[in-house]
Order: sequence, then structure tokens, then C-alpha cells
Amino acid sequence: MPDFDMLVLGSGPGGQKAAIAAAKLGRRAAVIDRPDMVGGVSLHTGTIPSKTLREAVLYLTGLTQRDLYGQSYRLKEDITVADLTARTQHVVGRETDVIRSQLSRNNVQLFSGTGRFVDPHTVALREAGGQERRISAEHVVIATGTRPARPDSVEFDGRTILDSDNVLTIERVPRSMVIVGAGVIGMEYASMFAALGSKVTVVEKRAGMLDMCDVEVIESLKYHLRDLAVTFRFGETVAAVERHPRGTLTVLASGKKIPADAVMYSAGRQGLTDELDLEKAGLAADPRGRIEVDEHYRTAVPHIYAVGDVIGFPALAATSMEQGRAAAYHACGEPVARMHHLQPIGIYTIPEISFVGRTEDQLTEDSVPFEVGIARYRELARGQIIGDAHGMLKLLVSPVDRTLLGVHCFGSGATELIHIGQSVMGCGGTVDYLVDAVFNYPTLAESYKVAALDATNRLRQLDRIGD
Ligand SMILES: Cc1cc2nc3c(=O)[nH]c(=O)nc-3n(C[C@H](O)[C@H](O)[C@H](O)COP(=O)(O)OP(=O)(O)OC[C@H]3O[C@@H](n4cnc5c(N)ncnc54)[C@H](O)[C@@H]3O)c2cc1C
Ligand SMILES: NC(=O)c1ccc[n+]([C@@H]2O[C@H](COP(=O)([O-])OP(=O)(O)OC[C@H]3O[C@@H](n4cnc5c(N)ncnc54)[C@H](O)[C@@H]3O)[C@@H](O)[C@H]2O)c1
Repeated sequence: MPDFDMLVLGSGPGGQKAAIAAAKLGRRAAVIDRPDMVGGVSLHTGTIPSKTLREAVLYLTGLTQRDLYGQSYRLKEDITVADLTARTQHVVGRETDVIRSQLSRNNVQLFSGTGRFVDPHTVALREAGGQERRISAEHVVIATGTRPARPDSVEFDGRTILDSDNVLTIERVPRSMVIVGAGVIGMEYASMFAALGSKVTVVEKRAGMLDMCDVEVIESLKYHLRDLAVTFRFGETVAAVERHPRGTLTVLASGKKIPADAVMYSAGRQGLTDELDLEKAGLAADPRGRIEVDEHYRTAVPHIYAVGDVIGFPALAATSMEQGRAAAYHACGEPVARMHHLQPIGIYTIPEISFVGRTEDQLTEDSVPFEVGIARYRELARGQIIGDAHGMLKLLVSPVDRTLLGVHCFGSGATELIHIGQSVMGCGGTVDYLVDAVFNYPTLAESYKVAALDATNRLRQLDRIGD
């Protein structure tokens, strides 16, 4: 008899939910992770610290209050790294306790150390002191996540040449910073450092950024970031990064050189599979360290599952949790529906972005007709009260059956508000539901009604002329 019914490698969002789901089904479950990493990348270097840091930046800089109290408004003049990290450490500490307690009250055994395969059903646990012990399980879930990808040609020192993990332990807020890669991580940190007053240059090899988002929203984001002195270098590749006594020089393939106090790489991530001895389990990873799975998150070896960032796109804490639960249910023979196709995206730039469904460009490319309804925060009472004049909500509505095809939100509360649109879309609701519904007043949620009225006014015009 194996030691456990389910053994999970990694305690990030995917691993946690897999272990708890198995335990709730009465299975004997265990999780392995390093003692200082309980909660995963998500809790220690990813989602939670970055979002807490963002909250501290917004609070201390007073950035979002300046429309109300004047452009010079700041809660604190010289914001130090200690001011910023105090809040992060507190939240990470509390969340770690919550996760440990959830695992323990569900009787999930937590082993400290790292795991690697010995054979398809056995994992060797290496503890901090170097001792090894073997643990066997009927099912294994690989949820080992990723680390920042570091090009070999760049000499990272963790102080001036950084990856997105190091950025959480910098000694001072740099006066100037180069960010390599305008993906989600790059743009979230570019927003934070720009808000803190650093002179940020973003270098991105593609022609633009965040191309999964609405074009108008990205135009607005660029406008806001340029206003905070961010320079964009699109279509440019970093050829080398040099460290000098008085700062760094980022050399672009085009020959340009950008001086800055610090450089942060956010140019993708690498799956953490190199130390798993996957071949002993009969598995292999691709060159980016990712493991292939089927629709049930099963690897090529049917009793071994893989979930979270280690399987690649969409690589979000949000989706990793669902993958973990689904994998555990499948392994335990519990019926489980496939993840709903409507998955929201939340990007915590300043201002924040969120959307669900398709963009105008995607609909046009697919020859799907749509009408647009827009609500601008500056025309909402709540928008005036909170001093957000730039926010907006956009509904894309089908003129054929009046259902919502996409919802795009930019500004305060976007990542929360999007879930109203997601629910309406998920339940097959039409724009008329939003027109007829009563919303609390004054709220940002009222933007749904305003945008729905805008869309239906246009649809009516279409009908009138058509008739
Ligand atoms: C800066 C940043 C910001 C982000 N912001 C967001 C956000 O706002 N929203 C969002 O949804 N997502 C966000 N993400 C993505 C999110 O953090 C990841 O999608 C999520 O952490 C992936 O979860 P996971 O289950 O794959 O495990 P991870 O969180 O990646 O954790 C994996 C764990 O496995 C452990 N491990 C590795 N190898 C072994 C081994 N051999 N033995 C035992 N344990 C091992 C590691 O120590 C680690 O604790 C962000 C990521 C970053 C980097
Ligand atoms: N709010 C959120 O949900 C959130 C926040 C942060 C991270 N994440 C997740 O983390 C993952 C990793 O994010 P990421 O931003 O590191 O990776 P990414 O792959 O999304 O973006 C990296 C960018 O760097 C560019 N790049 C690569 N090499 C370059 C070079 N030498 N010079 C210039 N540009 C270069 C690429 O073209 C790409 O646009 C993503 O999958 C994302 O989903 C999610």
C-alpha cells in the first residue's frame, strides 16, 4: 500500500487546491515544498507581494487622490523601501499562516524540502539538512511552477540587474530603471516604479504590448504611463546589459544605450522541472521546462498530473487553483466539469485593466458584428466622488441576439467589476437585463447600466434605419 493516495509537489495555488480537494474526498494527501516557500511563487514572489506592493504604492504616493487634492498631493514625501515592504511582509506572513492552517485542518501532511522522482510512484524528499526519505503515492500532482527566465548573457547581481524576484528585495527605490519585456509582469512593475517617481524605460521586442487587451484600453494605459514619465521602446531587443560603478547601461540591438540605476528583466518564465528527475517517472519537459497534459491535466503517465504554471498558458494563480481542483477530482474518480471558457483577465497596472470575452479586433477578424456601449467614470457620480476621471467600461453587444460578446474595463475597481459582466455572459444574459436592472447608487457598478443604455441606444438606431 502506498504512503499516500495523492502526493503533490509544490504548495502554490495549484498544489494547495489539488491536495485539499483530494482530502475533502477522504483521500490521504500530502504536499512537499521548501519551508520558506509554503504558498508558492504566488505568495512569496508573485501575485501576493506584487499586489500588496501596488497597494502600498497607491496609498503612500497618493496618486489616485490627486484629482481631488491637487497634483502635489502625497501621503509621504520620501518613500523608502522599508515603507513599501512593511505591508508586504505583513500580508505574506498572514497568508502563509492561513495556508498552513487550511492544509493542517484538512489533514494534508506538509513535508519540508524538495521532491524528485525515484520511480513513477515514488518521490525522494530532500530535507533542509540534506537527509533524504522516500514517499510513495498512488497519484502524484506536479505543481512546481516557474522561475524568472534569465538570459545567460546577462550578469544578474540581484541589486542593480534584477529579475522580478529580486525586485522585492531592492535596497532603495531607483531614480531610473529599464524594464526588459512589456508582458504583464513588466507593465505592472513599470506602473509601480513610475508612480514612485522612477524614470522608467520599457524595452519590448514586439511592436506593442499586452496585445490580448482592448486597443483603446492599451492606448489609455500608454497615455497614463507616459504622463508618469515612462518611455516606451517597442520593436527593440536588448543586446547586452553592462554594470558600471555609477549605474547600468542597457545596450539595444539598434545601437541605443540607456543609462539607469537598475535594470529589471521580465522577459518570460521557465518551468521548474530540471531538478525533478522526470525521466525516472517516464516523463519529459519541453525546452521551456513545461510539461504536456491532456484535458484532465494528466501527463503521459496516467497517474501523474501536472497543473499550474508548469503546464504553461494561461499561467495565472486564478486558473492554477481550478486546474489543481480538477486534477484531484479526476484522479479520485469524482465528476468534474471542464473549466468554464469565460476566464477573466486582470492586469494590475496603474490604472488597472480587466476583461472577459472577446475584443473588438477579434470579433472583426471573425466577422462577428457587434455594437459598442461605453460608460466613462467621469460621468458617474461614484467616479467623481473617488476622483477617477479616466476610468471606463466598454460592452461589446451582439446586434443579432443582444448577448454580451465582451466586457472591457479600465480604471478603479476594474478587476472586481469585471465579474458582473462575466456572470451575465456566463448565464447567457442580454444587454436588456443590464438596462432593466437597478444598481446601487452611487457605484462604479452603475457603469454597466450606463454602458448598456449606450449600446441599446445605438442598436435602436440600427433597427430604426434598417426598418
Ligand atoms: C510578479 C508576478 C505577479 C503575478 N500576479 C498575478 C496576478 O495578479 N494574478 C494571477 O492570477 N496570477 C499572477 N501571477 C501568476 C501566479 O503567481 C502563478 O500563476 C501561480 O503562482 C502559479 O501557481 P502554481 O500552482 O503553478 O505554483 P507556484 O506558485 O509557481 O509555486 C510552485 C511551488 O512549487 C515549489 N517547488 C518547485 N520545485 C519543487 C520540488 N522539486 N519539490 C517541491 N516543491 C517544489 C516551489 O518552491 C513553489 O513554492 C503573477 C506572477 C508573478 C511572477
Ligand atoms: N495580473 C496577472 O494576472 C499577472 C501578473 C503578472 C504575471 N502574470 C503571469 O506571469 C507570466 C509571466 O509574465 P512575463 O511578463 O514575465 O512574461 P511574458 O512572456 O508575458 O512577457 C515577456 C515579454 O518580454 C518580451 N521580451 C522577451 N525577451 C526580450 C528582450 N531581450 N528584449 C525585449 N523584450 C523581450 C517578450 O516579447 C514578451 O512580450 C505570464 O504568463 C502572466 O500571465 C500574471
